Amino acid sequence: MRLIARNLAARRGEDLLFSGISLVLSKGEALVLTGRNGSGKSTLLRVLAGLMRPEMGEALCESPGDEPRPVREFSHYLGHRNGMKAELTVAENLAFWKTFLGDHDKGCGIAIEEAADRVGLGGITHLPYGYLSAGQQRRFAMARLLVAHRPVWLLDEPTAALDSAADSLFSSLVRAHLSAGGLVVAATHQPLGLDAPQRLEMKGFDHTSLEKAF
Ligand SMILES: Nc1ncnc2c1ncn2[C@@H]1O[C@H](COP(=O)(O)OP(=O)(O)OP(=O)(O)O)[C@@H](O)[C@H]1O
Repeated sequence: MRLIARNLAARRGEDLLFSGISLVLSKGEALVLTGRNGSGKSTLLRVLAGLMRPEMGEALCESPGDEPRPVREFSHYLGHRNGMKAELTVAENLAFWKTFLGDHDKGCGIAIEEAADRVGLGGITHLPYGYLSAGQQRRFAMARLLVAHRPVWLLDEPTAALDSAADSLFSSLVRAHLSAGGLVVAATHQPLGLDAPQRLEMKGFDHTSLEKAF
């Protein structure tokens, strides 16, 4: 499978935030988005995830013998928010995502307890999600990536506010996903332990001339 984005542009408010972004990612490859705050990393991820309509261009996944389909049909999106209900137990939250997202591309998600073990939190999935610490909540948000198989992981600052143990645990999950032929696009300031990922530096609105006027 390949992820192909052609000539993507996105608008925020009145202005184009970026334009002319094209990229190709093949199985096992990662792209790291860099750039200062407000430069457009989250916006590009949201466009790839199908949460925002691009102003121009398209982002598709291509598999041999199949029609290209939108990236959103093949992707997990882990944004700044965890996407879990505080009142439901961890198991209920993960069961919802497992059913809602389903498996794609002939892969198979793992069982909920196994995913909890993989993020270092086995045995507490009966607790309401809202009872957990911020770091534990983030770890279970990561477990969502494991309970439903999706080949493309779109990650927005996945390890922000995590301790170093959770940081390296998540890096190993990402590396395992890539080794199994997955694709990753991540906005992150952490290295994630990736070997030579592609890099794209987002530049944001060009307000230079505006700033000079003041
Ligand atoms: N709904 C919106 N309407 C108008 N402008 C917006 C909206 N959402 C974001 N923006 C602007 O778009 C720009 C890019 O935001 P974005 O969140 O994509 O940046 P980022 O690179 O992910 O930033 P950070 O590193 O702080 O997370 C910012 O200038 C932001 O103020």
